[in-house]
Amino acid sequence: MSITRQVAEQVVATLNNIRETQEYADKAIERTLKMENHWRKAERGAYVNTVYQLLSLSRKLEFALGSASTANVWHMLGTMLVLQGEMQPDWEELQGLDMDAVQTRLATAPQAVTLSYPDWLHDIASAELGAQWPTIASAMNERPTTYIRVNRLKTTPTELQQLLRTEGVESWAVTSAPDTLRVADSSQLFKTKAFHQGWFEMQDLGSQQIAPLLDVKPGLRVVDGCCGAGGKSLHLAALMANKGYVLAMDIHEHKLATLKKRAKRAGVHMIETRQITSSKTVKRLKDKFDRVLLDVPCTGTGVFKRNPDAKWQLEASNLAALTQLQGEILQRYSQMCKAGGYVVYATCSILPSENQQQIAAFLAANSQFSLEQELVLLPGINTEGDGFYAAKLKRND
Ligand SMILES: C[S@@+](CC[C@H](N)C(=O)[O-])C[C@H]1O[C@@H](n2cnc3c(N)ncnc32)[C@H](O)[C@@H]1O
Repeated sequence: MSITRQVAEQVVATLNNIRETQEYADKAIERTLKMENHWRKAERGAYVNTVYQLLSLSRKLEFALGSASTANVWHMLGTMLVLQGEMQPDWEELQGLDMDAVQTRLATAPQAVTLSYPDWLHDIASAELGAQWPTIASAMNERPTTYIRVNRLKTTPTELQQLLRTEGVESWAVTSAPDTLRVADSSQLFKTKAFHQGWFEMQDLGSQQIAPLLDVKPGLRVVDGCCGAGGKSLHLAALMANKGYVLAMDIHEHKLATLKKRAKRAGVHMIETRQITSSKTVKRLKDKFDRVLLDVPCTGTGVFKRNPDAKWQLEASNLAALTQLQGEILQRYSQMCKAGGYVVYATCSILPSENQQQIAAFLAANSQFSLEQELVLLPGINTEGDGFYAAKLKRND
């Protein structure tokens, strides 16, 4: 049995709580882990994975159980375990669970149900991604791998691995990415000395492939136009050996405050933060930068492994509003690029309407830019990490 009866009780309690209060899953999980601080690593891992998997597969499991028992989270859990190839646990709460009926119902389920996605998203993703969609959708129902980025300003992968090992955290090199380590258990990472010394940042494998596309060098002037809490600004600073200038901008002040703390820990002192308060903030910076990174707000359809509850919160109207905003940001913020410089547009979406189609529309309206390189990372197709897209554009005039 992959989970003990005691862990199963907490899984069911957490799911019921999330359903009743609409609380974010990570908050509810954090609270239980604090309460059950006597749990061993294996129990903690099993609890977290099972909650996220249940959330991700909830549509399929509810359909499988039929309308009479959709509220029965014990039955959802039992069904999921059996569908994953385990023996049905002998818990009394599973009495009445009829796996033959489950299999019969699933045999007639539409594809959106067996893949466990909302209809609207399944329809759009099928239309945009064709035959690749079911593979991507299934891969995004799996649990994510944890990756960290080695902060080259402070250490090397080998030195970091050694320090992490002394603190009980095992890590492995990733052949295709020299600054990346894979970590089996992320629960202790933020408590380590290595973290507090700023030797690494938690960052997905795909996300770590965006900053290198900007082809930065020490001394350049770079702007990160939608910096958030600065995952990619910090990476750019490391690639620039802390020399030059990175202006990190976002509309949210609290994200900039987090970035400042992270920069201090990472030993980065060439990032200036600036809140975007009106269109003038960007207009004033016309033609001022060698490199412009636009990691635009998006549906996050590439990171469902990490946020499985997000797929139930997202709505078709969000996609429409986001594609509109992405087009505007690309058009206006790319003006900050000097002639001869590069703009990198990036999303953590798998949908071409937020990616290739945005770039095609931009290039059609801006003949001074040309497409130099594209990165398309699709879970289950060509990456073990999250889904990302990036386009590197050159300003030629
Ligand atoms: C994908 S996230 C950025 C993640 C970040 N680059 C990182 O690597 O951690 C997109 C960011 O765009 C910001 N944003 C939303 N609307 C914006 C706008 N009009 N101008 C600039 N940033 C915006 C959001 O606050 C969010 O932090």
